[in-house]
Amino acid sequence: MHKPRQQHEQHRLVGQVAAWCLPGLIMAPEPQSSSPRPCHSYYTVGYALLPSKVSSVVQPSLVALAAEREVRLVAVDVTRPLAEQGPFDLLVHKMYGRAWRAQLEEFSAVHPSVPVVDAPAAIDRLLDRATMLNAVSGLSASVGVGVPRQVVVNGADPNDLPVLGALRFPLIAKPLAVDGSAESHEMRLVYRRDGLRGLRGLRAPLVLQEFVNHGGVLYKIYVLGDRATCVSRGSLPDVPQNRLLDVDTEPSVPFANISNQPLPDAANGADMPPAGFVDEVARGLRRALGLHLFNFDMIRESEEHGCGRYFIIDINYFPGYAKMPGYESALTDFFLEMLPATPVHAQLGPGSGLDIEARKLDPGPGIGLRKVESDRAQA
Ligand SMILES: Nc1ncnc2c1ncn2[C@@H]1O[C@H](COP(=O)(O)OP(=O)(O)OP(=O)(O)O)[C@@H](O)[C@H]1O
Ligand SMILES: O=P(O)(O)O[C@H]1[C@H](OP(=O)(O)O)[C@@H](OP(=O)(O)O)[C@@H](O)[C@@H](O)[C@@H]1OP(=O)(O)O
Repeated sequence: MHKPRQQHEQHRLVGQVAAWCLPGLIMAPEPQSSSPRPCHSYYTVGYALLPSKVSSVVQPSLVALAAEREVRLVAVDVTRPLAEQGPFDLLVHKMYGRAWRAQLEEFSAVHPSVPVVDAPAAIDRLLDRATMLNAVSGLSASVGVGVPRQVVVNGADPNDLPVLGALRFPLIAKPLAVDGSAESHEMRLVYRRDGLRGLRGLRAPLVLQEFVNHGGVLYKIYVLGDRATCVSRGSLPDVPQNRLLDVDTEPSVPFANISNQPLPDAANGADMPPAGFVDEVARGLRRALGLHLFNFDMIRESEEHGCGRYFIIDINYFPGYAKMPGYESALTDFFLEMLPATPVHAQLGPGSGLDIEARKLDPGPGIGLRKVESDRAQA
């Protein structure tokens, strides 16, 4: 129902951004630079994002800062063939579905020198809660971080009980698939076995994951290439042992989208994880996943219930970077690091910036999707 309006808004944004470089058109939003640079020195970063992500991340402050540093951000029109748009010096994306993947493959075949961040196959691993945490297992021995025990179940009824194996209550039931839908964030905290009956309302298949008491504090680490920024957030409170035995209380309770809660007052003095540790985990995950743009949620087991181990419970592709302090300069730095030495249109000579046909002749070195995939394989 809302789609036509959203598409209209997206097209309007394309128009606004592109307008900066066209003489005689109103320039909006106004870049903050005191010395406007000539149009030909701009790099173009194409972004393919859902409208909600565009409005949260592609804010005027980001657009203006990037423009000051000669990077213009242009929305990809996903309803039109990608190969007919541009020219782009770099593409970033968070879109779901096969049609989009096919578009990217076709684009990279024609423009192998344009980096695409990130490779779809690498992103796919984060769209399944069973595979998303596999990368952590490779880290745990050296870095000292683990994942809670979990199993995948196809339905949630008492017949599934054998698959629970050695899992200990409380458990969190999470939909296996992460596809950007509201349902993929609907969860249930299950205190005891009879609570499993209440899971039929969730979208199967599910992951049943051990709940780890962690003092109600969650660390969200935003990764942008080689940079990692850790922030703390409120989380689910600890579950006391007597709650698990109290048959007069609900056997399970639903919750959703709680990872953006402010920190509870009691947790305000909570220690942040050491910066060196955060960097090491982020670097290890970035290599293991072959991704540049993601965040991960980490908790620290409460000492009264365990021995203070760190656990990673969730990894998200292209998160809401605007919630990270200083995201505008971090994102712009990242774009500049990923961009090739010369803008594509400058490689083709003056006046060729909008000439799509000419650009198809661009013989640049192969660092598109294949480069990102091969970085991943080497990592
Ligand atoms: N194993 C766990 N132990 C303790 N708390 C957990 C565990 N798993 C999840 N939580 C709590 O539930 C919240 C939501 O879980 P999770 O991050 O897996 O869901 P999500 O919908 O993918 O979140 P996001 O909105 O960050 O994408 C977490 O932020 C945390 O507060
Ligand atoms: O909504 P925001 O922009 O804040 O970003 C959230 C993002 O939503 P969107 O990509 O659909 O917009 C979520 O993605 P899906 O799992 O639903 O695909 C997931 O990555 C959250 O962890 C992000 O919140 P953050 O972790 O940064 O707090």
